[in-house]
This record gives sequence, structure tokens and C-alpha cells, in this order.
Amino acid sequence: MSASSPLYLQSSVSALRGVGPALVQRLQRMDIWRVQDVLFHLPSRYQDRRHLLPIGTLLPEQEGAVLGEITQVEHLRGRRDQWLVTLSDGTGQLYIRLFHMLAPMRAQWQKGRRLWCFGETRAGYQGLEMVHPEWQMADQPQFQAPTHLTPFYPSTQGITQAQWRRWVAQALTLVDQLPDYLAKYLGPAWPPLGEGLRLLHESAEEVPTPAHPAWQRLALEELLANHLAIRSARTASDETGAPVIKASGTLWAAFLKQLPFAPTAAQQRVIAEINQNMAQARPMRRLLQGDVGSGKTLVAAAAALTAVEQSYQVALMAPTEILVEQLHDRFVEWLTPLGIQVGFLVGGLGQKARREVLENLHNQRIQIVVGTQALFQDEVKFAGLGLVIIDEQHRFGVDQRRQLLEKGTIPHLLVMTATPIPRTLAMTVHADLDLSIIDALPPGRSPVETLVVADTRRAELMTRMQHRLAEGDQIYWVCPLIEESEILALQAAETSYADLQAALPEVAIALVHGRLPAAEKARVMADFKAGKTRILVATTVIEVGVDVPNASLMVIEHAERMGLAQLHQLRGRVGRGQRQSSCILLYHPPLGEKARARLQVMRDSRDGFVIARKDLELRGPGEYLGTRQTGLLQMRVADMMRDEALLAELPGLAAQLLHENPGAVQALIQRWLGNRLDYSQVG
Ligand SMILES: Nc1ncnc2c1ncn2[C@@H]1O[C@H](COP(=O)(O)OP(=O)(O)OP(=O)(O)O)[C@@H](O)[C@H]1O
Repeated sequence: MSASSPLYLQSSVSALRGVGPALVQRLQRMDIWRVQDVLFHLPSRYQDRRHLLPIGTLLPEQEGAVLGEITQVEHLRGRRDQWLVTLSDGTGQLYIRLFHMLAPMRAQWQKGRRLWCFGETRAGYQGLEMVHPEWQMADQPQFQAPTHLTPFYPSTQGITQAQWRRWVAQALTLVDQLPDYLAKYLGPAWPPLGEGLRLLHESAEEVPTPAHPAWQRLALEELLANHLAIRSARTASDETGAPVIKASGTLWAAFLKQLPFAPTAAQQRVIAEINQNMAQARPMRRLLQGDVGSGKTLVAAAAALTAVEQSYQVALMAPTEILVEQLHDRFVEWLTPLGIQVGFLVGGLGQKARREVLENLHNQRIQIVVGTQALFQDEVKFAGLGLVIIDEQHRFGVDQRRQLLEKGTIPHLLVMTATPIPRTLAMTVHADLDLSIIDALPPGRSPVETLVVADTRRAELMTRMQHRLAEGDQIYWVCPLIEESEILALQAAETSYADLQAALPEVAIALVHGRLPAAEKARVMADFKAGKTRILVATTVIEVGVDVPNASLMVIEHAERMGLAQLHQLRGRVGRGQRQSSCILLYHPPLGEKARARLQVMRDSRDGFVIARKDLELRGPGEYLGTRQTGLLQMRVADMMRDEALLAELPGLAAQLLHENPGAVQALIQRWLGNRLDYSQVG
């Protein structure tokens, strides 16, 4: 395209001066297609070249700008030609070393000319020097000393920073034409979008601060774009109808009669939210958040009863066979007295048992099936699947979730998680799900005492354990899951197991780990639950959901290696009964400062939300939420922790936009997330 053709925000990047076909391709690979995309390609850092440094004050390895007169140009011939140019500003002199100098440059770099340079100094043979600095002739009319911070853009091979800056400068001439979709909703206190972009691309301030209103304006828009992208996955699934399930509550009433405790107010509220949701043709997509031990299983049972009463089937999925087993036991115990058939489906099931389950699901003799991923397989056919409950969503891929959803007409979906992320954050990250929170624990829980102990004090620990055992309590001994190697983790667990056996020879101790066959695992867990074994040595397979109220002591080895959320989950395994429970976090000294701070958080807090917040601060939301890979929530301007106050604005803004200007929704997503994302992958 010729340089004179008018430039529009929606023009291809090829309309920019200096962008030929090869560069178009490179830019497209960076997901930059249009002039507008260049505006949203934001600097990753800045340099301050505005102030000139007196040459005499320069130190080695200092980055900065200088201006002086060329006093000498020396051509050093040798195996490799070099030029050594002397620059002087009256305060001292600096050498500029060049390894190549093309003819046009040679014509300019003449004694007596004034030269502006920016680069890093180094101690050379003759004195301080700069090697191939950036430069401009300062005695020419077109010379411009920088008046702004110099931005540096994320780049790719074959595109220089100077090119980015030239393209951005062209794009910035159009910035005021950029549609500001939010202005209408934000009110006059918010600066326009264009101001924010200008601030980031050509700031005359120190370094643009996140607190600056213009920055905040951009951050808000970016967060909103992410929120809308996630939400759009949901809108797509809204189109088809779900079964309208209105239960009379007879089954639930019968169930409550035989339950040894009453649901808490928090459980009741959440159950009501779920029932209301299932009574509509719009499929439920609900996230149930509840801290460890808050009683999510009861809520799942309530939802299941609603569906079963109206002759719909329920699929309940958990990530590990141990958990499936446990959930199954619990459901059988609770629901078979009501005449409900609860099935069990895991990968390791024998042929015959498996065939039977499949048949009974197909002819609806089984009303509730509890299983692992095995529930996704094609052969699993339901007669009328009305509700899918997924325990611990972070372990399930979105694809699997979709596969399962395809098994019913459009079943209602309830996702349970014990990952307590702050509400505003949850509303952003899980914008495709409605949120129910169980915000209170069942009564009668005594807080778990937490101790941080060096693993050199094992002898004391053994004594403590013996006391506990003598009182009839049971103990978890947890070995860290070493992510890179299951085998190493297993070895560690086996060593601890042998050590414990040697130290406490009269005690029944068992070992459970991921590699044990399912049946074996189930047996070990059943023995522990029944109190036949007193100490359970485990890799972190017990992390989520195991419920053995008689276990009152947990020892976690190498606690310093584990994430806070994980430690919190683990610790939630004790303190479920009436006894005073303890959790001992063993670490291997010496303990780094950060690790110490993390363990201290565990010692000082029992509240999952507080711990989650600290974890987020220490690790960043991407790491914490496992979203780093998806490209989602990799913000350019915003930071979910720092800008948390903005998150509260999102649902309202999103609702208004979706209602009044759906076109803007797509435009915003495109603007901030481009084609980076396959939205269907988000969930
Ligand atoms: N309302 C209640 N009153 C008393 N005990 C309750 C109540 N609700 C649940 N419980 C008991 O509390 C314990 C924990 O419940 P549950 O296993 O459902 O927790 P959870 O929310 O699934 O936690 P986790 O994330 O740790 O698995 C169980 O022993 C359960 O029977």
C-alpha cells in the first residue's frame, strides 16, 4: 500500500509506513493484524533518555544519554576494521567504538559535528567507551532530544525497537478515533481510553504508575475484556434448554430425618440457590465454593435428591479413585435407605461389574453414579442425565467437562471447589459460572493447632505421636508429591514408612500412594477409616476430600516445598472430629526467608480465604489458578491483585454492555485478547 493512502484503525498493518510483506507476516505471527493492534501492543519497559549525563560523571556500566562534539575519528585497520570516535562535552571524553560504519554514516560522523548518543558505558583500553550506541546528529534541524520515556516493546526476531516506535507513532495519530465503549457507563471521573494509551506509549512521567487514572482506565477495560471472554463461553451454552427440575422436597425431608445433624444456615442457603437454578430451563452452571470441611458433600447430596425425585439421573465426578470411593460410600450410606441406587464407575473396574453398571445406567436402574474420568467414555449412556456434579474442578480439563455435558440433553452443572479465591476474583475467573459460597463451617470444630518444626527434631515428634496414639487417635503422615517424579515421591514415602515402622514397631502403619492398584488403595483407606491402621503414610493423594474424623494429628514432611493452598487442603483433613487436632509442618533446615513467611501464614491463619490471598500475593494469580498456560488472564496492564478494586465493577459493566451493545463485547475481546484465545478452552 502506498504511503499516502489514508490510515485507519482497521487498516491492515501493511498500511503503516515501513511495513512490507515480510514484516506483515512477522507481525501476524505476533497476532498483530491491524493498525489498532499496534496501539494495544504495549511497552514492557521504559528507558529514561531525556536527561543528558555530563561525560565526566560517567561510570563504567552506566546506561545513559550524552551529547558532545566529535573531536577525533580514528579508523583502526586490522583483521577486522574498527572505528574509534572521541566525543567530548567539556566535562570529559568518551570513546565510541564501532565495528562497522557504512558510507552514509561515515559522511556524517566527522570531526566537529555534534552527536547525541545513548548506550551503556564500559571500561575500555583507553578509557570509558560505548559500543554501537543509538545516535542522532545533534546539530541538524531534525534532531529531537527525547521528551518522553523511551518505550521497549515485546518483539520478535527481525523487528527492531526503532521500528516498533515508528509504527506506534503512526498508530497513535489515530488514537482519538478509537471507539470508547465504556465512556457512557463510566462517568466523567474516568479519563478517556486514548489518554491511557498515550500515557503508556509515550509517557512524559517518570514511569507511568498503575495508580494513574489513565492506567486504571486501561486496566479496567482489560479486565472487562477477559471477563467478557470467559462469560461468552457461557452464553453459547445458554442456547439450548435444560430440564426444568422442580422437586417437592419429599425426598429431601426424608433424608434430613435420618441425618445425624442439621444442615447449617450456609448450607441451606446454597442448597436453595441450586434448587432455584435447576427449576429453570436455562442450564445451571454453578460453582460451589466452600473451605475445607465446610460440608460440600451434603450440598451435592441435596442437589442430587432434587434431580432424582424428578426421575433424572445424576453423575458425580471426583478426580481420584480414593475420592470416588469415599463419595460413593457416603452416598450409599445416606441415600440407599431412601431406596436410591448409587453406582460406581472407575477405570479399574472388572469387566463384569463394569458391564452391569453401564447397563443399569442405560435402563435407569442406577439413579446416581459416582466415578472418575471413566464417566466420560463413549459407552457410558444415560437414560436421562439431569445433573452433573464435579468435585474439584481444577483437576478436570474443560474438554472432559464438555464431553460429559454432551451426555445429557443439557444437564445442569454444579462444580465444587475448596479453593477459596476471593469473591471478586472468582467472579472474573469463573465469569461463566454463578457462584455459591458456603461461608461458615459446621459447628463444633476446634481449630487445628499448627506447628512449624525442623525435621531434625524427629525424636520429640515420635514422643508426641506416641501420646496421641495412646489416646486412641489416628495420624496422617504426608510425604510431598514431587511433581516431576512420581517415583521419587514414592521412594520418599517408602523411606518414611520404613522409618516409622522402625520407630514405632508396635503400631499398625499403612502406606498409600498413587501407584497402588485401586482395590488395594480402597482397602488401605477402609482399614484406616475403620481404625484398624493407626498411622497412614501417604503421598498427597489424601489432599482432597478424605474424611476420617478420628484422625487428629497430621505431620507434613517438607512442608516448605508445598503451596499454601495445598497445605491448607491437607490440614483440613484433621480437626474434623471433637478432639483437639494438630498439624505439624516439618521443614528441612535451613529455611529461606520466603519459605519461612509462607509457613508462618499457615501457622497464623486457619481461614482459607486469608491463606488464598497470601498465596496469590506470593505466587501471582496465574500460577495460583492454573491459568498461566491458557493465555487467559495474562494481563498487559492490569494486575488482578493490585487492581482488585476494579473487579467489582465488572459484572455490572458486562451486563450493561451485553444488553445494550453486544457488538462492543466482541470488539473489546478482540481488542485485548485478539486471536490468542480459543474461548471454548476457558473454564
Ligand atoms: N451441617 C453439618 N453439621 C455437622 N457436621 C457436618 C455438617 N455438614 C457436614 N458435616 C460433616 O463435616 C465433615 C466435612 O464435610 P465434607 O466432607 O462434605 O466437607 P467438604 O466441604 O467436602 O470439604 P473438603 O473440601 O475438605 O472435602 C463431614 O464429616 C460431614 O459429615
